[in-house]
This record gives sequence, C-alpha cells and structure tokens, in this order.
Amino acid sequence: MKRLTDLEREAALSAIPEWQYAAERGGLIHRRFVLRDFTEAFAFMTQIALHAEKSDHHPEWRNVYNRVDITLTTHDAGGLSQRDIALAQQIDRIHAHLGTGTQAQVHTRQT
Ligand SMILES: C[C@H](O)[C@H](O)[C@H]1CNC2=NC(N)=NC(=O)C2=N1
Repeated sequence: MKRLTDLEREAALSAIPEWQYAAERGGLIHRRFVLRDFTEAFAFMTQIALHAEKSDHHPEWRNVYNRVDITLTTHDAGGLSQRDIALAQQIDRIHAHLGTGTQAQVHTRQT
C-alpha cells in the first residue's frame, strides 16, 4: 500500500471533512466521536471491529465512556494511505447509521 502524495491527500481529505490530518508518524488522520452512552459507543466500536477484520485494516483508538477517539495510519506505508481514507469513510457511514440498523438494542429491564 502506497503512502498518499500531498496532492492525493488534499483531494482525499475533502471527502472526510470531519477528520483532522496530522503530519506526525508520516501522516495520520484522527476524529473524536461522542456517542449517547457507553453502550452506543461500544456498539459503534463492535461494528468498526468487524469491518476492520474483514478488510485487514485496523484503527488505533481509545474509548472513555461515550467517547471514542480514532486514529488511522498505515504502518507498512509509513503514513497515510488510501486504506485509511476508505476506513474513515466506512466509520463515518457506521456512525451515521447507528441506531437505525437491525442490530439488537440493549434494553435495561424495568422492575
Ligand atoms: C499483518 C497485517 O496484515 C498488517 O499488520 C496490517 C493489519 N492492519 C493494519 N491496520 C493499519 N491501520 N495499518 C496497517 O499497516 C495494518 N497492517
């Protein structure tokens, strides 16, 4: 997987305006998501994890309660690659569809 050129990167980033680019580690993108609560954050992460395994491209992330901070970079490429852009788009899609899909909702039993 090739690292994106400056020109390729500028074009690619316009498709994912919510992600911030940073030049560190050869180039990476990051985004903070704030979900409703921990259950929603973890459901979000689970869907991302399943996609990441299928596509063999994985996020670096940190979760604190309802917050998920995600960083994407490609180690083999030594920076940002098209695979990071594709994963960011997929993550944005998963985020947009949270709670609207057919995934099981977790309910707290009322007593
Ligand atoms: C061995 C395996 O294919 C590699 O380590 C893959 C797995 N997932 C990965 N994910 C990310 N984000 N960057 C990589 O370079 C990477 N490499």
